[in-house]
Amino acid sequence: MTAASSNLQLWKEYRIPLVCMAIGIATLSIILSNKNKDNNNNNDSTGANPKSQDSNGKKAGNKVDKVVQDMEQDPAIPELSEEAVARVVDQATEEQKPYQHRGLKKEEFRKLPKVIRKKPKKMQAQLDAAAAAANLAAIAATSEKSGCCGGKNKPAGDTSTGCCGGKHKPAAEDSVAAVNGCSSGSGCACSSPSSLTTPALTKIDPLLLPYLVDPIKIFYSTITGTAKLFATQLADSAVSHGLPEPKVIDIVDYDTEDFLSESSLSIFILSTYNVEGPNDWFLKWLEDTRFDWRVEKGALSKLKFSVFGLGDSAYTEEFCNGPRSADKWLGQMGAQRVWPFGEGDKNGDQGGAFKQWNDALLASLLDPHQSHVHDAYFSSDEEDGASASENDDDEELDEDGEPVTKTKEEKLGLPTIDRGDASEGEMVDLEDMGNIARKIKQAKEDKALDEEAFANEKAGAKRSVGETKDGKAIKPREVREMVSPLLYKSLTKQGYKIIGSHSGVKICRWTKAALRGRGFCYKHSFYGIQSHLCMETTPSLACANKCVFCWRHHTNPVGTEWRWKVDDPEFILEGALENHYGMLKQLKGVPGVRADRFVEAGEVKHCALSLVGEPIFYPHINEFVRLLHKKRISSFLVTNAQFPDAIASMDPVTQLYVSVDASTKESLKKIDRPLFRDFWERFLDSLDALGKKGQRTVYRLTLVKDFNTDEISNYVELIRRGQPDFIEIKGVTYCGYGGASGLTMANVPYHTEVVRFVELIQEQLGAGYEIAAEHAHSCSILVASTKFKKGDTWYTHIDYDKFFELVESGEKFTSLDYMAETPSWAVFGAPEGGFDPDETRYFRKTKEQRKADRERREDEEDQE
Ligand SMILES: Cc1cc2nc3c(=O)[nH]c(=O)nc-3n(C[C@H](O)[C@H](O)[C@H](O)COP(=O)(O)O)c2cc1C
Ligand code: SF4
Repeated sequence: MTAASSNLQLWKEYRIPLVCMAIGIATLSIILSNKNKDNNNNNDSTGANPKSQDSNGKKAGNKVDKVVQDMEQDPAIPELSEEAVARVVDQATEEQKPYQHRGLKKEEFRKLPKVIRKKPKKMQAQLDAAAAAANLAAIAATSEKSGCCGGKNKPAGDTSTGCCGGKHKPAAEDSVAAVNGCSSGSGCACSSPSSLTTPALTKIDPLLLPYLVDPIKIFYSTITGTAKLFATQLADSAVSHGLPEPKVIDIVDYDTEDFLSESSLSIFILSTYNVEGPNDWFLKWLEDTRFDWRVEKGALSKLKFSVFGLGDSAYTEEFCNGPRSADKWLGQMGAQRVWPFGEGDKNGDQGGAFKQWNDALLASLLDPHQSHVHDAYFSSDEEDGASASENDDDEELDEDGEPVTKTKEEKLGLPTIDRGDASEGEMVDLEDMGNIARKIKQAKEDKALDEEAFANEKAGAKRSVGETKDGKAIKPREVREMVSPLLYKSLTKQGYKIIGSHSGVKICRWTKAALRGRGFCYKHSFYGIQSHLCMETTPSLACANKCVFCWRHHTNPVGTEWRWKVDDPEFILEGALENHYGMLKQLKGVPGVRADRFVEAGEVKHCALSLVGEPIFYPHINEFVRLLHKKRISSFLVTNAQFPDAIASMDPVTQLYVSVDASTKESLKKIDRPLFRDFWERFLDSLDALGKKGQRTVYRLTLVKDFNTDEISNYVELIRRGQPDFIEIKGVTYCGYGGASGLTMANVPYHTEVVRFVELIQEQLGAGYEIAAEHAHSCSILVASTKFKKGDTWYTHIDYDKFFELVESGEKFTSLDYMAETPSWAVFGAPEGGFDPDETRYFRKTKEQRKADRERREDEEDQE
């Protein structure tokens, strides 16, 4: 054990309030200074610090005496000058604001756990004392390292330990002298007061403060010893990361009631037993307390925790069930999860899984950019006991299955007013009224200009651009930012993170589901994408359509040409990744998040350019996609088929989509409500452009019952025209439309209706296309060109590494060059319905479905 850690250990054992500590240190200063005087006749120090004399010994308790005695007897503790001691005492007693005192910036201070922030007085005393102790240790360590002579003069000429024997070094040797522990040119480091600047007072890493005050506790439960071994390994690695030594405790030795007042970070390493075992008492207590109505909600809110379960997957359903319940109940009682639940399988690499979890946990604790506890995910129990984040069945989902924020009007089934940038259904502040008026005026001007541009285009060279029909000059427009403050407010309220002036990123529901092991989106079944590795973003929040099923409530800006400021592609990508990772970090404490998935999610592998708006609208879309590929992030770009030239000039993307929302001019107008007057021509040209691309192309059909489900033969014609590799067909998702769109639940087709529609399309298409895969969970079906079928095996998945190789080669390539085999569970008709059997199926029901189920049950009961 080093001198530093032995001192720290002493401190931990004898920590006492500030007053005692100050007195104790004062006592120590006098004893040590006397000792210095005895030992060093040449000592030129100038007497004891009055502050330390003040408190000399009178109030020192037994514990302090014991510390002093121990320190005197410990040969590892160096002798300290009075000034060093005085400085420690000064530091410990100085009056400062809490956060300044701890060497923290205000924002860092705010990130500290509440226990530190809430009790500044008590904590300050303890922290000051901790700082003093750490200083002693630091000074000891520095002295030891520098080979100093401990206040005794060396015989002249003895430089073996690097000490100068009290004599000044020659100037030329100053730098060497300093390195060797001698003050530069001023004599021996230990005998000169000025030399005390060398062992500067240690600033304790603020992240370690909570653990200095309240060391980590590691609870384990074991029969055959593995959990205990892991607990010790964790304790050792915590120490090696500079944390104070955690307490390792057998769970059977701990009084469970004490958890109610426990405030330390408690790590649980628990083994699973389906027989009587060491966990029983703890789990029973947790369960009883959790469901005891007399126990207040949030009873464990002081506790910070993380659980690692040991089990054996041979026990199938019962694999790690005890530890998992512990994790759930702790969270439900308000304890703050600092790192997701981890598990190690005896049947697999249990040690490896533990090491990974252990390292990630420590890295997270020591990450200065993270608050250890995420207030947003304190498990606030709902009435039924599930935490808020666990109880989200009521959410309505967007087209990607993402929860949708409904406006007040929509919730009440009232029509909404399209106020442009203003968030619909919201009360408008009087102050904002001026903005809205300006916005309306601006929109009118923009519309006039759009019409003008269209007229110009039609008129060809007859009129010059910048001139009206009457030959008047058009006032040049000021270049504006796409996202106005009002729009920003609206989008951020819906969970978007806005990057720069026209891009956005959001975490989709499937990413959250994947982190919790509850399945992936349809792209996993069809193309092998794991949702927790996927980032959903758009470099253009603006679009040229106002689709009826657009779940963004038409708050996004619209336009037929780019007329906003343009942000740099590097800036957008870095911003998107940073915000994506930031949002992921917020999910760390969500109940059920799997540690392995959480770690994997730290590296985005896929990018869905489909969030909102029209990504291909962004003038530097090609550069953006190239940047993605350089980072080996695949690109799935969805366009709404209004910019055929942009499609034609698009560099290879991993998969290029066109939304085919309708198959006739009339219904496209009704559904997409396009801004372009020549929208139909643009749409057809887009399909033609798509047909000429070499890489994977997809039509995305969204079926809206009574709007576009009857147009089978027209769809077939469009498919023949663009010859896409794949056709994704899904039923529209109910998003509480109402208002402008007039859509209701009656417009949402059932899965069977979608299947029937697809079968009809396939029949009419004849040879060349077949139904390949499905994801029944999200009512999605994939029709694929038979080019992707070899014998009876489908190859709709993607070999991503191969794709990047092809892009890097710069050679021409086609969609057939990077295909991969579709797993059997994803193939259409498989009993799994496209749900990965390794995931846990979680049935999410809308209120309507639940009501329908209830009514059906009641009917059945009536019939009985
Ligand atoms: C009698 C017995 C019962 C077990 N029951 C389960 C179980 O229900 N679920 C499970 O996942 N693992 C079960 N296991 C596996 C243990 O949890 C696993 O081997 C663990 O690594 C043991 O940890 P330990 O060495 O700390 O006791 C059982 C093991 C034994 C010996
Ligand atoms: S593709 Fe990506 S963004 Fe879209 S639903 Fe799947 S995981 Fe979410």
